[in-house]
Order: sequence, then structure tokens, then C-alpha cells
Amino acid sequence: MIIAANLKTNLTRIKTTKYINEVESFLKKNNISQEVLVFPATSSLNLHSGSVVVGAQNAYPTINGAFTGEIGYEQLEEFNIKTILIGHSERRHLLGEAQEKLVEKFNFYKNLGFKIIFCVGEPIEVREEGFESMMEYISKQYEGIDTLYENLVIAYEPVWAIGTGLTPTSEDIVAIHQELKKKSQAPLLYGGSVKVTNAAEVLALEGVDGILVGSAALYAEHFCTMCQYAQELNK
Ligand SMILES: O=C(CO)COP(=O)(O)O
Repeated sequence: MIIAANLKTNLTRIKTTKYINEVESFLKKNNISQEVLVFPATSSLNLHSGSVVVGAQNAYPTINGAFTGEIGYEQLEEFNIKTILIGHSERRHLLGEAQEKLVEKFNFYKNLGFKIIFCVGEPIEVREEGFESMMEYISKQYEGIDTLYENLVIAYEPVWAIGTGLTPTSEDIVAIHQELKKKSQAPLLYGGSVKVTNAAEVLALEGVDGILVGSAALYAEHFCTMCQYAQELNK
């Protein structure tokens, strides 16, 4: 399974290095063979060799160039980074990234062979319209994306569950993942208020191939425990 930490805008370079080394040591000490990804803040990106794969939370669809404030492939290549998050709800809804831009990023980094964690999920007002409306909304987030891309991972993160402590019921997660699997056979992660207290239950659900964790992942010990749960499930 894939266990991913999205550190968002948290931790300094020094704290991130300490965090990744702590996770790395835990994986080695406990012979954990899960796929563990850590997405640090851009300023904390660095070379890392070991079991933990470091990925970028975002990057501009360019090798390099005049894109003030952005980083491109040239800056990722320096740190041997070949994994990227695209379409996170905070980039869609807080930072206003439109589907067209996300598709451009997807195609650019796909052409470079990146592992792409493509995020989808509905806001609460869509959720409240019912299952059909919700699936229609999420389907639009797949438009333009090559769902057969061999290095694609999908992360379903209901917007209303991110950072709120709320999660869908287990039955809902299973039902939604079942629908999303019809759209792409790529590994499908669940994200949105996954904590050390519910991670084992979520990981055990049918159609869940891993988790994408935000705030709870900031506690390295908790994130390591989630990796342990995945190892014990050995799905
Ligand atoms: O956005 C998320 C992971 O990308 C989820 O965040 P939380 O785990 O804080 O709800």
C-alpha cells in the first residue's frame, strides 16, 4: 500500500530532514516494505536516498523559465524528485487552479515519467446534493487526465473532510472508491482527516490502496504507526 504524508506549509528544512530520517529509520528497523511518500514544503525539498520517496507538493509545467515564484523540472531534478501531487483541493479551491492548468501540469510531468498523485474530491455543498451529483462533480475532475497512465495514483479527498476531523462513513468510502475504480484502475488513496486512531480502519476498507495524510502526518511517530498498520494488513 501507499502511505503518503502531505506536510503542506509546515516544518523547516532542518525539521523536515529530521522528520524524514525518523521515518526512514522506523521503516528500516521494522522491515516495513510499504510505499511511503513524503511531500515536504517546497523550501524543504532535498536529495534523499532510502525507502522514503520525497515528492513535490506542486511545480510549474516547465523545465525552467520566467515564472516568478514557481519551481520547474530543473529544480526538482536537482534533488532527484520524480513524484508530484497535482490537483490538491487547496490548490483548486484556495489557490484557484483550474482543471485546464491541472491537465497541463499532469501532461507535462507525465511526459517526464513522474509518479503523479492526482487529487479529486467534492465540497460539502456538492456532497449534500446526493451521490449522483457528487460523482458527476468528481468525474469532471478526471477530464483531460490519462487514467491509463502507468505511473498514476488517484487520491480521493472529500474537501469537507480535509483538516476538519470529519470523515465519510466506512460504507461511503467503499462505495465512492468502488465508483472511482471504474474510472481508473490506478491505485486509489483516501485522504481527509486520517488519524492514527482511524487509519487502520480506513486502510482495511475494500478499494482503499493507501492513505494521503495531512495534519496527523506532522507527528512522525503517528505517521510511522500508520505505515506499521499498512504493513500488518499486508493488503
Ligand atoms: O489534505 C490532506 C492530505 O493531502 C488531508 O489533510 P488532513 O489529514 O489534515 O485532513
